Amino acid sequence: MKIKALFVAPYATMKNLIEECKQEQDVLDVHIQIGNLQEGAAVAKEAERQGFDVIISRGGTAKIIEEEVNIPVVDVHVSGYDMLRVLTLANDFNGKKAIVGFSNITMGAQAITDLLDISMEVFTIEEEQETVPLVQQLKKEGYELIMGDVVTVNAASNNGLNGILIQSGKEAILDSFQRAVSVYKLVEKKSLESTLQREILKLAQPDMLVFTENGSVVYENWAVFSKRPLSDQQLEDLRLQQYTQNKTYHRVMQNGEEQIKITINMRNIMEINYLVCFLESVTLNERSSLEIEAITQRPFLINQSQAMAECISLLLSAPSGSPILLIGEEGTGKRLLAKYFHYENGENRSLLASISAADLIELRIEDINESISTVYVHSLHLLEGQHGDIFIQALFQLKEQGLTVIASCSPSEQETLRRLSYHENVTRIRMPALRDRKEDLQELTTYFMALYHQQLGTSAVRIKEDAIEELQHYPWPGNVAELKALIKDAVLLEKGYILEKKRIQQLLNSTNQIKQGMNQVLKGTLNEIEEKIIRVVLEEEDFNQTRAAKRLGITRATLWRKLKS
Ligand SMILES: Nc1ncnc2c1ncn2[C@@H]1O[C@H](COP(=O)(O)OP(=O)(O)OP(=O)(O)O)[C@@H](O)[C@H]1O
Repeated sequence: MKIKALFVAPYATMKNLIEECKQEQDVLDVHIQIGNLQEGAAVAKEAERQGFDVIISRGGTAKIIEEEVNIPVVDVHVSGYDMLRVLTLANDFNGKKAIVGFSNITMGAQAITDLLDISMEVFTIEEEQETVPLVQQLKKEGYELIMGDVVTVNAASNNGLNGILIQSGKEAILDSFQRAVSVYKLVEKKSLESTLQREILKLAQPDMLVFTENGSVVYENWAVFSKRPLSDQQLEDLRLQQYTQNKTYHRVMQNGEEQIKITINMRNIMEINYLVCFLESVTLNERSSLEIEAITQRPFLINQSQAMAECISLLLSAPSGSPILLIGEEGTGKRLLAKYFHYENGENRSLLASISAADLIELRIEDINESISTVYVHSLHLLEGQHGDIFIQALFQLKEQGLTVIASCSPSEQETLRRLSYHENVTRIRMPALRDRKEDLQELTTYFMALYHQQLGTSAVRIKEDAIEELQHYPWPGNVAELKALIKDAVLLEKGYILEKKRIQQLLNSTNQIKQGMNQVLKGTLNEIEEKIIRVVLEEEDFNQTRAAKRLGITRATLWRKLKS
């Protein structure tokens, strides 16, 4: 099939020559229309609508067309032959003569007049509007003959001067045909490539989104997701993070109940930075407690006390080849320390996965994909005794995969912990209880007050000295987690700016009452206590077994078994 080309001739006499050249080739199906500047552009736009492949035109007209259409435009060059022809014509004319035009005409003209020692001035214009004033000026200076493009020649004749149009010869037109063919082939190749890429994308069905650094979405494709699963705010949060080219970043965002993993690459294309994001739902096996998160900022960890500072320095110098075991009472900050380590370990581009020990032994290794670099294992106390060996094996298997493995447990834990405690390839770090590092208490308290002031808009911003003393005297069996919860309750109740001793006493008293209530719950055999706890959690979770199992750190099957027995 021939390439459909429209030749927009800026002057009528060009038509015959184009017709002649047309016969000398058989690749292009050339149509011809006459039209100068805007008129030519209108003709070209219509041709684009009709499905023409390429436009050929000359000088200013070609330039305007190029701005108006989205198909290739070829400019007919003014050749040396064209110049020689017009200069030969003008040579016998005795009056003052000048060549006026854009640089595409005047550059060659100057070279020829210099070489052949022809006395003729050459004037270059940059804008079409400069033509008329220049021609009028030249008239005043006594010029009689002006050579140039259609616009120049029209301006000359309107001002009573002679004008000679620099016409394109056969060789220039044939050359433009050749260029039209090559430019069309190139464009065809490129468009084939992009069609292919689009088709491959359709086949691969990625859920993806591309947006520029300033936030405008330039491409999105949804296959598994029915529509964009991120809110404008989430997109903005993604945009505001720091990215470096050629590095892959993993982030996690929440879409209702669903967790979405986002893999981000920054690409610089034609000086613009694009963020290419692939999205994946990570609602894994419903029963698994695996949760993933990105730690993009260093977690705030208070470590005034020597005991806590030692813990951190031990952790940061832990040999990289072995799993880490954080031993500490509940709420001492084991999970927070794991996040801190993940971040400090330079892994802020990848994800941290948390999983209960019971689920770890059932985990398929594919669920730990390349975006995860740290695995935090908790709830060792819920691991059934006979699974101890498999658990330790699973822990080392993760380590062999090159992951950072951090397990956490309380000092009172049984068999598995005992075995891990003596394992020679495990780095053990003992987290101090809050009652053993009271130096941190004041700072923790003010930090939590500031946190809730910011998060919940609570008004208390200072705590009285004697109120702090009250806190110092309490033994904190629930450690930092308990302190955090107490401060939250206190600032929610307090309408003034200061937390007084009275408020703290009131809350500590009610904590003691709850404990007495708990003692009631704890009466009976182990099975009876377990049953009471399961009932309470089930009620709190509206009898949703999946959520209850997750909270209890057991599988749904185990929960079901326990309810039946
Ligand atoms: N040193 C600390 N500085 C600031 N916040 C802390 C610190 N330690 C703990 N916290 C906060 O206290 C809460 C409890 O900490 P975390 O969940 O890390 O404890 P944990 O030992 O993992 O608890 P559990 O054993 O019950 O799972 C969290 O909200 C955590 O951010």
